[in-house]
Amino acid sequence: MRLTHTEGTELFHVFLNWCIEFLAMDGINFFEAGDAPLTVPEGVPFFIHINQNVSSGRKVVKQNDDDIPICECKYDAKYPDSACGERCLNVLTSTECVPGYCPCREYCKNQRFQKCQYAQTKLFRTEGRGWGLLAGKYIKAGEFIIEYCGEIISSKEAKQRSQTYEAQGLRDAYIISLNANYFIDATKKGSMARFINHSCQPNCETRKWTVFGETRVGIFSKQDIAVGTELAYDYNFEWYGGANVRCLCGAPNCSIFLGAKSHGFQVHNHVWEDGDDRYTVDTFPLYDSAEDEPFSKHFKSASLNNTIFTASGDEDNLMKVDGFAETNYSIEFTNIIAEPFGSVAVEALPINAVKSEVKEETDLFPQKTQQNIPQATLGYNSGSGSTPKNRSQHVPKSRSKQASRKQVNAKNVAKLFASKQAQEEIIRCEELRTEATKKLNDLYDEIRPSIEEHAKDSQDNVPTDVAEKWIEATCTQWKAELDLHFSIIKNFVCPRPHTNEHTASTEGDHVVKQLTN
Ligand SMILES: C[S@@+](CC[C@H](N)C(=O)[O-])C[C@H]1O[C@@H](n2cnc3c(N)ncnc32)[C@H](O)[C@@H]1O
Repeated sequence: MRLTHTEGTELFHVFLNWCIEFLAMDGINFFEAGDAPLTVPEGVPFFIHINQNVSSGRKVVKQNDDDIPICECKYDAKYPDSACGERCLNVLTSTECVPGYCPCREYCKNQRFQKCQYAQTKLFRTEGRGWGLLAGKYIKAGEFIIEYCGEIISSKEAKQRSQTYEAQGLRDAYIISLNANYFIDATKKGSMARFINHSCQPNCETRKWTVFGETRVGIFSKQDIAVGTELAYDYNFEWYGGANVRCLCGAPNCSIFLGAKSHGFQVHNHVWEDGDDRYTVDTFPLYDSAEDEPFSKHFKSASLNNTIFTASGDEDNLMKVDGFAETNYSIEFTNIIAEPFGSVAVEALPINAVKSEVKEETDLFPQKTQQNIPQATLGYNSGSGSTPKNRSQHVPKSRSKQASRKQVNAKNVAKLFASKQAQEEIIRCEELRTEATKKLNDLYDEIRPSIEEHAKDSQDNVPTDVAEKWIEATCTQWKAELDLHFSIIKNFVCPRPHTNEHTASTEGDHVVKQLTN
C-alpha cells in the first residue's frame, strides 16, 4: 500500500501523539525541541511546554519590508535606556523591534517576547485552585513577566475544543481570546503562563503586543511584587453557560464566581426587570461583535467581555531570561474555555438568584471598542447545550439598532413648554441630534468592511483615518445629544421672559404640571 505525502504526515502525527500520550501516562513530560527542560513536580498533569505560539492552519501574516516598524533610537553606551527604552516609538505602540532593522542592533531591549525574556517564576500548589505561579524574584511594577503561549485556533475550533474538554471532564480552562477571530489554547501545549490563576484584585495584567506583525499576549506586573507572592490577573472571564465556578481568590472585592462580571453570566443569573439597567453594557460599537465575530455566533451567547489594556514602555533589560528552570507544573484540566488562565475547581453551585426573561433585547449586545489595543479574556464553559435557554441572546445587526439607550422624545418634551421660543429651540436641537446620529450610523456602515477586513488579519486596530472619522462623528453626536439635554434643562431652570405670545402660562417657560409634579 502506498501512502500519499499528506497521509504519511498525518500518520506520523498520530504516532507522535500516541508517543506523547504514552510518555504522559508515565508522568514524563515531553518538551518541544529548543525549550528549556523543566522539572515537573509530581501531580502536574501532562502538557507540552512551548515558548512560541503554534499556529496550525492559520495564515501567518508576512511582513513586507515597508511594514516593519523602525524606531529612531540611538544607542549611547552611557545611557543604556537609550536603546529602545520606554521612549522608543515602537515600545510606545506596543510593538517589538525587528532584529536587523533596529538602529540599536544587539543593544535593543525591545525584543522581550522574541527572546523569551521572562521574569523568574515558580510553580506551586495552591489551596483549592490547582497549581499557581509565584514570583521567583522581586518583580518591578510594569515588568514583562511571561508570554501566554499556546495553540492559535479559530473561534470555531475554540468552541469545539471547549466542548471536547468539557466532555472529557477537564476542569481548568486555558483558552484565552487573542482577538475577534482567534484564541490561544494552552490546554495541551502552552507556556508556564497557563498556570497563573485569576484574582479579582490582581497584581498582574495581560497586554497585547505586536511581534513581527502578529499579536501576542504577555503577562505584565501591575505593581511591585515581592518574591514568593502568587501572580494573578483578572481573567475577564466570559461565561457561556454551564456550571458557576466559585472564585477562591480571597480578594475583598471578589465577585464570588468566575465570570460573574461577564454579560452572559449576569443575563443568566440575575433578575432583569423593566428599566433595570444595572447590567447594561455600554455601547461604543466600532465593531458589532455579534454579527462580525464568528465567536458570538458559535457560542450563541452574549459575546466576549473584553478588557482593554494599554501597553506601557517597559525597561526590563535586567530581567532574567529564564523563568522556567525553577518551575514545576501540574495541570488539572478543565473543560472550559479560559482566556488567559484557567479556572480550577469547577464547582457547580446553584445560584439562587431568580432567573427571569430578559425584557430588553437591546441591552444585550456586547461592546467592542476598536481602535484600542488588546486585552485578553478568558472564557469558560463551552456553552454547548448549556447555553442558557429562552434567553435573549440576540445581538443587533446594525449600529442604529444597537443604540438602545432610551432617548428623549424631544417633540413631546417641547410641547410641555409654554414658550414658543423654547419649543423651537428644543426641536432644532433634536433635528441636529437626528442628523448627527444618522451620520454616525452611515459611517458605521461605511467602515464596517474595513473593520472586518482588519479583523481577518488578526489585528485589533483599525486604520487611524477610520478611527479618527469615527471619533469625530461620535463626538458630534454626543455634542448634539448634550445640546438637546442642555436646552431642555436650561429652558426649565431659567424660564424665558414673558412675551405676548404666551398667554397660557403665567410662569414663563415652566413646564406644565406633569413635569413639575
Ligand atoms: C489557566 S488555569 C490556571 C492554572 C490552574 N490552577 C492549574 O492548576 O492548571 C485556570 C483554571 O484555574 C482555576 N482558577 C484560577 N483562578 C481561580 C480562582 N480565583 N478561583 C477558583 N479557581 C480558579 C479554574 O479552574 C480555572 O479554570
